[in-house]
Amino acid sequence: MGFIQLLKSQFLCHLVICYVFLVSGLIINLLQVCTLPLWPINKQLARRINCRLGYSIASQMVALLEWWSGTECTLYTDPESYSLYGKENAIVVLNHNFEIDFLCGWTFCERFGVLGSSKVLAKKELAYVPLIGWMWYFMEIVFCKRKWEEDRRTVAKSLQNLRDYPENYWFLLHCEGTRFTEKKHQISMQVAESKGLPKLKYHLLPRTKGFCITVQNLRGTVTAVYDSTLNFRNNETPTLLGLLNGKKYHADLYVRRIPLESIPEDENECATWLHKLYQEKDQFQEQYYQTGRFPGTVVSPPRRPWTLLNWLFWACLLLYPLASLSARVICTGSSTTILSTVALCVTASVGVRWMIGQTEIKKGSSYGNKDVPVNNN
Ligand SMILES: CCCCC/C=C\C/C=C\CCCCCCCC(=O)SCCNC(=O)CCNC(=O)[C@H](O)C(C)(C)COP(=O)(O)OP(=O)(O)OC[C@H]1O[C@@H](n2cnc3c(N)ncnc32)[C@H](O)[C@@H]1OP(=O)(O)O
Ligand SMILES: CCCCCCCCCCCCCCCCCC(=O)OC[C@@H](O)COP(=O)(O)O
Repeated sequence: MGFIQLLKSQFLCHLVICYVFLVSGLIINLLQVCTLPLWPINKQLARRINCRLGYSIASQMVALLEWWSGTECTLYTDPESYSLYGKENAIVVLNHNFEIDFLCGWTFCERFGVLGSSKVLAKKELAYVPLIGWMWYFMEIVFCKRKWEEDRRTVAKSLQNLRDYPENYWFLLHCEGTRFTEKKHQISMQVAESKGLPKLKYHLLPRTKGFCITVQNLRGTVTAVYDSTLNFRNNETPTLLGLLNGKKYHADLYVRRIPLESIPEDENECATWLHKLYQEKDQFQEQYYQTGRFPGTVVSPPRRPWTLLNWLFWACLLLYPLASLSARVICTGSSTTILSTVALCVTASVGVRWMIGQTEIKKGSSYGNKDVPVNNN
């Protein structure tokens, strides 16, 4: 292990990165709250400000992937579509197999200039994750309870709000609804069988309602679906803790641009269309496992300096007060002060560990894990 790699694995470095993330995140959340009075006066300005503020939090995590771990992100696509990325509103359909797939998504958003405005149909539980969940509230992220009786109304309403969004955005949909595990795969393939659908090898059966309602509500403002398939080289199983330890991964993403007009308006036809899309995605994954590459041309967009500059800005602002506070605590020699400081650090570390836990598949939800009564008629 080289010196730099050894340095990256040190707890003190992690403490510094997490401190900057936590304190800057809280400051940004506070600034977001301060924009509340602006919403009724100038909604579009409030949205633009929140895009910038959101960028300042999300880009720190992207910096962790791009600059700290040096993870490489390769894009396979056709050059004609490439010129449109970042210049139009799009719905992104992405497989959900990896703990950091959200972060790879963010990285591509960053490279095409839509990180601050990126959207997702996310499970409601994520709205309560400190900093990120709070930030998402102001970025008008669409939350669902994965209970269609409730979601059909609330999701449609949130989607309608996005129709006059002032910046180009990518709306991410993990149609599988949960992350891939062997058990969830087995169960979802029972459902596929009961519906007479072909089995998928690398994906769970997609849930079609969220996709259809999104297409229905965003038609006219979104121009394309980006069918995206992500995988990692050499069977890597990337984790957020791995990134924090400076581990470098190699992500490959295949993106196909599909004009929205080609997606059927009828709900049943739209659902059938999505099932067909997932059968094709499964074939792309098969090709990746056989050949180590996706179809299409490699046209990797380079990483940009902004994520690093944003992190350095916050580090410069926040590390000096931390250093002088630590010096004062040590100089006072008061055991109460030292013990309270240690207790604060431990609480913050536990908090961050809990947040990281939200990304771990082994701590994932039981959604899609329960045996479904199969109707064989
Ligand atoms: C280009 C690079 C990428 C760019 C990235 C861009 C932006 C980045 C932005 C942000 C990054 C941060 C990312 C954070 C990620 C967080 C993601 C999540 O939280 S995923 C979880 C939440 N999202 C979803 O669930 C979306 C998909 N789900 C749906 O669409 C659902 O339909 C629903 C709307 C949520 C409603 O769910 P519900 O369960 O109530 O209804 P369903 O219709 O799904 O269920 C009934 C239906 O399903 C059949 N069924 C039953 N069991 C199964 C099973 N195990 N598998 C499949 N299907 C099953 C059942 O028979 C019913 O079928 P039918 O309708 O035919 O009767
Ligand atoms: C600079 C960086 C500092 C890093 C240290 C702090 C890290 C804190 C990170 C908090 C990240 C919280 C964002 C969570 C996004 C997780 C997205 C995700 O993958 O959710 C899972 C759901 O889709 C499905 O859930 P399951 O049904 O599979 O269960």
